[in-house]
Amino acid sequence: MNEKFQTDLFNVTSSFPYEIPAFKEFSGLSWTVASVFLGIAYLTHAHFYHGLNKVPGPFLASVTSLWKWYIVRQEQMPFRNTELHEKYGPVVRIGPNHVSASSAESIMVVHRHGGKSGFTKSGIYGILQPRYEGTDLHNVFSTQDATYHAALKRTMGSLYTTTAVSGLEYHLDDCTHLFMSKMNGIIGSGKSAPVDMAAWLQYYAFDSLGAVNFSKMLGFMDAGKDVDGICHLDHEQMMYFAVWGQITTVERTWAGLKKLVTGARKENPLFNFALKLVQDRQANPNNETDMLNTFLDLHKAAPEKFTIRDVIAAAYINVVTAHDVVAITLRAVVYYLAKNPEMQKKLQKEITDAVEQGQLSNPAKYSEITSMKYLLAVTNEALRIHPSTGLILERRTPKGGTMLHGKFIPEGTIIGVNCWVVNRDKGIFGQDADSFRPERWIDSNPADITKMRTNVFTFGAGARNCIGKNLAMMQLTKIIVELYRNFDLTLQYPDKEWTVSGGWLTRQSDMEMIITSRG
Ligand code: HEM
Repeated sequence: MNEKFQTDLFNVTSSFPYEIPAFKEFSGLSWTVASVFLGIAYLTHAHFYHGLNKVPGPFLASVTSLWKWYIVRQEQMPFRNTELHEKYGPVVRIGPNHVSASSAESIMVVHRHGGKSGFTKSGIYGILQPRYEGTDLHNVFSTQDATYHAALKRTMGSLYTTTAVSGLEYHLDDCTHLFMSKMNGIIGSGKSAPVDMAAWLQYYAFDSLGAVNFSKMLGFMDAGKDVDGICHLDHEQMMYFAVWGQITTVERTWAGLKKLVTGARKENPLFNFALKLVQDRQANPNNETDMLNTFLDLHKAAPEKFTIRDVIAAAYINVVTAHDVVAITLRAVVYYLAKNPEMQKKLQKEITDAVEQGQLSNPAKYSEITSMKYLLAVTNEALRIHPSTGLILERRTPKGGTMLHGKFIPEGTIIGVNCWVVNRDKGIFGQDADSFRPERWIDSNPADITKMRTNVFTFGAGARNCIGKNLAMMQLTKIIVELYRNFDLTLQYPDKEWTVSGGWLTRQSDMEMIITSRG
């Protein structure tokens, strides 16, 4: 090393940062010119020379992740993402290294066969990973490690089959019973009353997940309110996940700095909530039939294969991934049936006919309702038109990259399909894909129905699809039958549109309703 330079270098600490000799000559103007030059060089490289330069999309998105950070912060991503695909086609660049893909081919390449070809979940999922006893608590939902995920799914998969979840059905009957009596309580001695249905469906979803997982309703319906502000805290956490997940490097740096300065670790209220339920059970074991006991049984049978950390993680993820999405789907059902009263009547007729023919117990058994065509069509259509996630389900392209719609997507690109966009694809769901029309699931020709079933993306697809789908379908359809057997539901302000939040979750609000007893 040159002696003069060496001396200058060692002198740096005493005069840092303003008097580094090599930089002393730089005037303010020179710094400005250098910065502008570097800025232009970066923008040119990001937009024109990056491996994604052939993928169309907004200019700003191609040069900075702040574009999508801003859109998600405005809770507008599902809608903006749809417009972008209408403008640019099935593959759109939504970040310097991010691609939104939307088509049957995209589902197949990235998600259905993606696991086998080496696509893995991206870093965004790490934000939802809580810390437990000093380390990240990996779990089936958020892990980016395909081998660990496959092993977990082999161990846990049998707990989520239709047969396995049918053993939990009686918990749902208890919850439905409580929900109905609360609705009757709200109606009181009259025939009808206004009800905050958006909130009540969330209480039902939360309590029913508490019941199937922990044999314990969590007190939401009982109190008729958000117990300990959990729903609110969870909403904040999911928005944090959605917004800061758009700039994961900044999030990681910020969380790291915060920990360094304050010593505080990332708080996760829903995790603390689930952890306490698991610890209570460990302290007071019981023989209830619920998911937690089946997780504990798995642990007892093979403690190394399914550790106590896996038990805690599974219980946490069952609540965190599920309560909101169930509530969102139920809200979609009641909103669209209120907007389309003739469809509500059609569903009620199917229920009444089944009752008259002695085919429906009270409360209805799941085995009795799986053949109710219109009920299933309404549920599938609500799941299609209002999927509960509004961002792309992010995956990282494998070594060697991939071809999609004739475009090369380099390795390491973050790519995924957004349920909200693909579920409205006219090529898959027909020209009226933007309308709520349950009949499409019954009267379309069989080939089209198969195409719709294969590509409706609400539960994801492939190795990382929703493990809780069977439980979710039982939860949804059982309460829908009882709701419409007992009540008519109308919108208090029929001309008013609801508000949909477009973050990771597509939560709805502003849906004041009138509930009327049919008795
Ligand atoms: C309407 C109801 C539901 C919807 C729409 C839904 C949707 C989804 C979606 C889209 C994914 C994939 C996420 C991704 O790729 O990032 C997923 C995964 C998952 N869901 Fe659900 N879900 C529902 C209900 C449930 C229920 C009731 C449970 C369990 C109690 C559950 C547990 C899980 C788990 C554990 C995963 C991760 C699976 C894996 O990666 O192997 N979900 N869900």
